[in-house]
Amino acid sequence: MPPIFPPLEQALPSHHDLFYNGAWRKPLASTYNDTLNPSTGKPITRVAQASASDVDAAVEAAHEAFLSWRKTTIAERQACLHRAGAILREHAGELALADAVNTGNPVTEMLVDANRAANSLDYFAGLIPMLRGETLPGPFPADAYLHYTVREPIGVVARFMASNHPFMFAGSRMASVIAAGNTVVVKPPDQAPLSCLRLAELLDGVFPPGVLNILPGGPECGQALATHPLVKKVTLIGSVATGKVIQREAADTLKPTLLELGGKNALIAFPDANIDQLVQGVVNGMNFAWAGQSCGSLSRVFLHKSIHDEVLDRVVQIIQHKYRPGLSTDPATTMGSLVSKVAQDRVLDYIASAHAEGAKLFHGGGKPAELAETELAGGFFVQPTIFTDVLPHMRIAREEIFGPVMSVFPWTDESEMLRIVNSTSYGLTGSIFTRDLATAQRMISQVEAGFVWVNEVGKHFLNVPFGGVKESGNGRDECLDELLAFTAVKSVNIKLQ
Ligand SMILES: NC(=O)c1ccc[n+]([C@@H]2O[C@H](COP(=O)([O-])OP(=O)(O)OC[C@H]3O[C@@H](n4cnc5c(N)ncnc54)[C@H](O)[C@@H]3O)[C@@H](O)[C@H]2O)c1
Repeated sequence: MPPIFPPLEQALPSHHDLFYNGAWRKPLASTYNDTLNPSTGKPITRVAQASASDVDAAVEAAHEAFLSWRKTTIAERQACLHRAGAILREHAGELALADAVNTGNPVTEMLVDANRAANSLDYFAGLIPMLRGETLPGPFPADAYLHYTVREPIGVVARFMASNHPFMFAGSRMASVIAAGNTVVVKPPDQAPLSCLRLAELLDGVFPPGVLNILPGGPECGQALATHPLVKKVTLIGSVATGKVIQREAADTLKPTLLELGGKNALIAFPDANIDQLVQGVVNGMNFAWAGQSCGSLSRVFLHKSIHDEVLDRVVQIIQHKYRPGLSTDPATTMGSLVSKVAQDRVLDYIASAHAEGAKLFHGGGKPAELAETELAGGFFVQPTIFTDVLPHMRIAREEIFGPVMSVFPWTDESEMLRIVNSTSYGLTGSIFTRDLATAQRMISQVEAGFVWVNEVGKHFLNVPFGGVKESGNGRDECLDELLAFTAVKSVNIKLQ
C-alpha cells in the first residue's frame, strides 16, 4: 500500500520562533528570514534567526536544566527517549512531508527518516547502562588505595545539522547527548529549518524544560554557540569548510569537537564483480533520489577497463528509467532538487569546470529541460550527470560536489588506481565490488576511509561506527563511541589507610 501523507498544512510547524527552556520564544532582535520550497524556488514562510543574545539565554537555561538532568535515573532517561522515538514513528509521514517541502528531497524517500531517528533514540536509551567506569590497580599495595573511574556527562552540547536530512539528524543525534545525561541545543540547517521546528512541537513536554532546545539561525547563531563558555562540546554534520571554521571557533575555549564532514568517496569495481550487483551499486551509491546530496555518495567510480563500457551503458539505462525530477511533496517523484539556489549554482559551476578541464559528458549535464515550462521552472534541479575520462587533477575528481554528478575513471593498474583513490583530502566511505575475498581485503586495508562496504553501497548499520578519516571528520557516530563522546572520565583515588 502506498504511504499516506497528511495535508501539508498539518505537517508544517505552526511555530516559527526559537524553542528553548521548554517554551517558544521570539528572537530578541526580531529577525526572521524566508525559508523556501526548493522545488519551486518560492518562499514557504519566515523563520526566526537566533542572535548571540538568544543563544546566551538558551544556553544558560540548558545549563540550569543540565544540573538536574544529570541526576536522573536510567529508567527516567530511557522513558523520555523511548517516548520521543514512539512520537517520531507516529508522525513519520508529516515529518517526511515537512522535510520534503523544505529540502526538495522526494517525500517517499524521506519516510524512512523518522524510523531511523526513532531507532537511534531507542538504541541510545538501551546503551545507558554502558556508561560505566572501571576499578584499576595502582602503583601502591591494593590495601593502600582504591582507584576507580566514573563516566560523567559534560554539560550543554551544541549540535549543528546538515541540510540533507534535517530532522533525521536532529532526532538521531540528540539521542546520545541526552542519554549520557547532557542537555542539547540543536541548530537546524539555515536552508531547511521547518522539520526541526515541527520536531520541537512534537517533542514539547517529553523532556524536562531546557533538556532539548532548538535554535534556528545562521552563522551568528552557530558562532555564538561554538564560542559560548557554557557549551562544553560542539558537533557538526556539515561541510569540511564549515568544520574548519567551527574547529577554530571552538579553539578559544578549548572545546572538543565532533565533526561529521563531507566525502569524495570511491567505488572500486574489479573485473570479477557480479555485474548486476555492481550496476545497481553504481546507481544507488550516488543517491540521485536526493540529487546526490549525501556525505556517503560514491561520486568517484573506478571501473576496470574490461567492464567499463558495459557497466556505464547499463547504469545510464537505469538512471533514465528510474529518476524523474519533480515536486518533492508528490509521492510519485523519484528525484528531488538541490536544497538552494546557491547549491544549484555550485553544482552547475562544477559541471562547467569539468567541460573546461576536458572531461567527457556521458549523461545529463544541466537543468532538466522538461521542467522549463512548468511550475517547477524556478526549482533548483540538476539532471543526473555522469562524466567519463576524468583525470585526477580535475576539480570534479578532487572536490566534494554534493550534487548529482558522478566522475568515472577507467583503470587497469591496481596500484595507480589506488594512488588516485587516496589522492583527495577526504576519507569518509569507500565501496569495493569483487567476488574475491583476498582482493577485497587487499583494498580494505589500503583505502583511506573510515567506512568501507564490500559489494554494498550507502547503508548505515546502527551499532557499527560511522565516521571519517583525513578531512572527513573526527570521532565515530551511530555506536557506543558516540555515547561515550559526550562523557568525561573522572578518576577517583581513595586512601584506605
Ligand atoms: N559525515 C556525515 O555524516 C555527513 C552527513 C550529512 C552531510 N554531511 C556533509 O554536510 C555537507 C552538506 O550540508 P550543508 O550544506 O548543510 O553543510 P554546511 O557546512 O553548509 O552547514 C552545516 C551546518 O553548519 C552551520 N554553519 C554554517 N556556518 C557556521 C558557523 N560559522 N558556525 C557554526 N555553524 C555554522 C549551518 O547553518 C548548518 O547548520 C556536505 O559536505 C556533506 O558531505 C556529512
